Amino acid sequence: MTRVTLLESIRGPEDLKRLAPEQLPQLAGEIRDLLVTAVSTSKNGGHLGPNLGVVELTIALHRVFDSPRDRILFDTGHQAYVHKLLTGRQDFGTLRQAGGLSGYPSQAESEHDVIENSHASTALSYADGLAKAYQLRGEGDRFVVPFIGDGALTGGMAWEALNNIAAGKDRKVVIVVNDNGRSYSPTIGGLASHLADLRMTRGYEHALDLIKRTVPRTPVVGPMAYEALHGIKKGIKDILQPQAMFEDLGLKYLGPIDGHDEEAVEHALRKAKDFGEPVIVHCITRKGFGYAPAENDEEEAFHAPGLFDAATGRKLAKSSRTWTNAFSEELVALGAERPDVVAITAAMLHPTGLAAFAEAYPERTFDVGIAEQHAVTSAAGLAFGGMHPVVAVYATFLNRAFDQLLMDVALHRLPVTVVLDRAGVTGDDGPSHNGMWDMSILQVVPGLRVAAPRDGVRLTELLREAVGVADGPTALRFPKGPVAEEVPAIDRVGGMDVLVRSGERDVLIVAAGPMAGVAVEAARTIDAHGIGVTVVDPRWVKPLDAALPGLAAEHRVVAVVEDNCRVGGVGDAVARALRDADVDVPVRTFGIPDRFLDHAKRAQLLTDMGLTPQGLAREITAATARDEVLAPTES
Ligand SMILES: Cc1ncc(C[n+]2csc(CCOP(=O)(O)OP(=O)(O)O)c2C)c(N)n1
Ligand SMILES: CC(=O)[C@@H](O)[C@H](O)COP(=O)(O)O
Ligand SMILES: [Mg+2]
Repeated sequence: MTRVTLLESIRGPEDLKRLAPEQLPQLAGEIRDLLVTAVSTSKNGGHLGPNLGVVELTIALHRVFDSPRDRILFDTGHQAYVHKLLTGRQDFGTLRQAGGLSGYPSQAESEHDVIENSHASTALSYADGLAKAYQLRGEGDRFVVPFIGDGALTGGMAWEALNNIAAGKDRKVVIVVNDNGRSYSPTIGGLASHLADLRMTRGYEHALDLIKRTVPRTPVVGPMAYEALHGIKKGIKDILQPQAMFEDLGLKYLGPIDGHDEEAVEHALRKAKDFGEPVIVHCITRKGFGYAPAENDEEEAFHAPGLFDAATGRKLAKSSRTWTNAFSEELVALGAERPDVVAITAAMLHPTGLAAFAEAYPERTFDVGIAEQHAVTSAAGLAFGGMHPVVAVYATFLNRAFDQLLMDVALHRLPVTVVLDRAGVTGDDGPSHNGMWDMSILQVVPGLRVAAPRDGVRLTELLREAVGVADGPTALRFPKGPVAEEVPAIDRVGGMDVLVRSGERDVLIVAAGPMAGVAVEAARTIDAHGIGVTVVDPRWVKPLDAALPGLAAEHRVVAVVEDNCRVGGVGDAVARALRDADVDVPVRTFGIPDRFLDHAKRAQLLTDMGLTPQGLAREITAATARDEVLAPTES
């Protein structure tokens, strides 16, 4: 009869509440073992460091509050694995697999989950709104508990929300700050150093405890000695008392609390509940706590380690050169030639490939925290000052800085280059991480030029061209994963590379970025069916090349293939260009449907959407054979 572990005995928070305090360390150990095993063996990645760091915190949260009546809101949500384990979801063997557990909160999985968006710095705004709703609905006794990391606190939205939460004195908001001093790398900026000061006052808490233990409650010593000792206590309080930034905001502040001392956290959370008004509980944790390889990983504390050997912590190196590697190398080379080139990251120096540039040019590299809006407008400031900033972000996070790109950069025709990594389908991280909207939203930015390299060679070329543009902004986008093998051109028409030209001019395939390789392969099958096909890579998808309408006019139908939302993307831009040129050739777009994509592998999602050589060939061949214009694929 196999022994049921403590964790297995927990089907929900009620079971957790029944555990005796002395059982909690064992539970924490079982949770950590499961996390290390699950993530180390997950072929779909996963977040280990963040979750190892919040084991005691999450246990205390679910013992003090009554989820789902009280709402626990995870900011970013990558640190919600322990929450899932304690709310009836322990099958972590399916983590981030299609149809399996999401790597983020998911309302479809549990009534205990709320925020599904993996974009940071949102939880406090949700909390402000939710608390107002509870108050209006006469449910003001429900607690709203946003759980936010120190990194997410560097995002501007968090401060907009704090400003509002502080105004709602009679709303039950308990803000849990999980301060591990890191985003991926150590958190930067004034706030980070303030939090570090508060962390330092942990000594203050211990000093106070020491005094409490030594200074008797009743003055059994003479009044003079008693006053003297309390004078010392007051002195320490004044010297070490945390500079009350949060209290100046009008928020009560509790902390800093040792976030790995479950009893202390429970005590603080219960105290916070008693306040009955907005309060911050500042917990100090260590990212990766309890697993030495993660604790000692200076770079990222095993934030998203990928596959690794659990016994040794040795990460299994990524086999192939990625798009990010190609970008990183070329930017360093550019940095040597162009002293005006500077790089900006929003707390993702390594993931966006800027670490090498930072190593070579530390004074020309800026980590602004998880603050994409600030990143783009500070880039505008740098450009006003004569520099050429390269802002490297994941494509999905650029959504947050759209107005800054439109009004702070493009309106002033500033030479800023935005490099969008993880553009297109990313897959494992779920719906809010796919970079599937950039080639749609960027269409409406006047004067912005957008490049989509099809392989590493074109990435190098196009990055140089983009950084060479001095009279306006540029954007360059590429996907997650191994960089595409070179797809050679056989000709050039205008600024477009012709990749295939076979038979009659039946179908013109305009393939954006890595879809060019897909189209070249599909063309072989299409050609084999006796259908004439031309494949072009526009290289710059905005503005489209002036020669495109003329080339299209030579064909019966145009098929546009893009790893972007079909709505408002390159396909729509091509159709508009043909209409404007009075070229009456139908355009069919093959791209991502207008819906959110559940988590699954990138390759699987592309297959499901027909964005593979087989899928594309099948659609085009079938439609053309029926002598119909091509029907769009809706899946
Ligand atoms: C708007 C946005 N930018 C970047 C990211 C990428 N990202 C995911 S987690 C993370 C670090 C979060 O740090 P913190 O809030 O301190 O949480 P921790 O991982 O330390 O628990 C970042 C930058 C994101 N999710 N959202
Ligand atoms: C939670 C978050 O936003 C990041 O940690 C993201 O999961 C990283 O994605 P990659 O693994 O593609 O770098
Ligand atoms: Mg952190």
